[in-house]
Amino acid sequence: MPGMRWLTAGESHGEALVGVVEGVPAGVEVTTEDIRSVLARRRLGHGRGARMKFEQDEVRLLGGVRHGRTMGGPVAIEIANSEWPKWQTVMSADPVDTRLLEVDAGTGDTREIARNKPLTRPRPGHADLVGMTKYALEDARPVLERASARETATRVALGAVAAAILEQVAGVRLVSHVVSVGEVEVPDGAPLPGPDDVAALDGDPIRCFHPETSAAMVAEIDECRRDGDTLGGVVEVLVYGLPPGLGSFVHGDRKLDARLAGALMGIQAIKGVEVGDGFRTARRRGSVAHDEIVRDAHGVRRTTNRAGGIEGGMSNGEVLRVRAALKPISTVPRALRTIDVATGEAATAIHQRSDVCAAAPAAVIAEAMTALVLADALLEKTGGDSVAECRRNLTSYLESIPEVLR
Ligand SMILES: Cc1cc2nc3c(=O)[nH]c(=O)nc-3n(C[C@H](O)[C@H](O)[C@H](O)COP(=O)(O)O)c2cc1C
Ligand SMILES: C=C(O[C@@H]1CC(C(=O)O)=C[C@@H](OP(=O)(O)O)[C@H]1O)C(=O)O
Repeated sequence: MPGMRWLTAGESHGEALVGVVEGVPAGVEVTTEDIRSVLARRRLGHGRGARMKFEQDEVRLLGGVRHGRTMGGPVAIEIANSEWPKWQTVMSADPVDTRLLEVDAGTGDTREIARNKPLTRPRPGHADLVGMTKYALEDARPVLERASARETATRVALGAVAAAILEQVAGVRLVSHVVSVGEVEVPDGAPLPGPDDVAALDGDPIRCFHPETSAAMVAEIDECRRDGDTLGGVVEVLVYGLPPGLGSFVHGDRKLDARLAGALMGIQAIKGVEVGDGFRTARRRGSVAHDEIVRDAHGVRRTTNRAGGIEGGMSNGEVLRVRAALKPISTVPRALRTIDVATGEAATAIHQRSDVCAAAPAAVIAEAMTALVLADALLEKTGGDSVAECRRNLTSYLESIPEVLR
């Protein structure tokens, strides 16, 4: 079986989320602590809602790893939802006595009534209305529980396994950052961050390498929050050390850019993906749109990297550069117009605890999705049931490239 595949399950307020990644070679070093640290990065970001203040993302490696190394079988990861005790009756998998939902017998607390009330005023921009239509539901709860970006915690955990494969087989490293929030953008021509610069992001509230822009982004989010509004942004993922020839030109669904676009578009609220200079390239003439090929003391290289490291659906050995555009959060405090589907009357959309801007976590999620796609493509190229075998195959491929092409 070539490559890898992955799946997630679980709801935003269920007991836990579960992710499985299959096709992982034996011998990949990965620990619970590695996964914990990427999840901690995903929780950060100025503009996150109240949940991220207490969410612990408690991780358990349930299968596929022994003594810190993968064994060749599927890797299964569980992430517990910290609030589960509060949601236990509302989200119980088994039928419950609904009278229990009316009043908390111990405390007399009635909060569970609110939580269990059918949500009938769908939010424009969220999955609520069309999800209720499609799945024949009178309540938006089952829709939002799975549509929620809470699920991306699992993808980030699986992405940590993929990043370990990339680094341990091929020395590939990834960097993700926020390049705009609303209209506040990192200036054109700002140097691209490298993998060793990531430490500089520690403590940055936005995951932006440009301190002045980061401060302006924070101010923009604060102003937006005061206005009862929400914001989107653009995130970028850079990949260093990718060998040439991952992906293929032979068929649309084998193209690396197509696979990345699909994976990034699959993240909640992502509405655009750009590879390299993307949309800007469409405005240029060919003579200044492509990357000329030269051979010098460093070997064969491109003089520029407008293509963002992919030509003909294959990695070309340059730095891979992809961007994803995140729409503003659709739970807008200054509630938008909708209808109450219980009555058909005009109403304002449900408002509940929510993020104001999710650009910083979106960068971490985009990095994880990029890692999953690239690890899949790397394993396709290098085959191998163990890290050592993949490395041997990669070395043999790279050594077989004629001198004149290197
Ligand atoms: C990290 C992250 C956090 C998000 N947080 C929220 C949120 O708090 N409230 C909300 O309404 N949407 C949030 N979203 C976006 C919704 O999940 C998304 O808009 C919804 O599932 C509909 O899917 P679509 O936007 O892809 O069409 C978030 C998205 C991401 C990536
Ligand atoms: C829980 C996460 O993000 C959530 C994504 C989300 C949505 O609608 O997508 C809605 C909010 O959920 P809640 O109503 O429970 O606060 C966010 O907090 C997370 O990223 O871990």
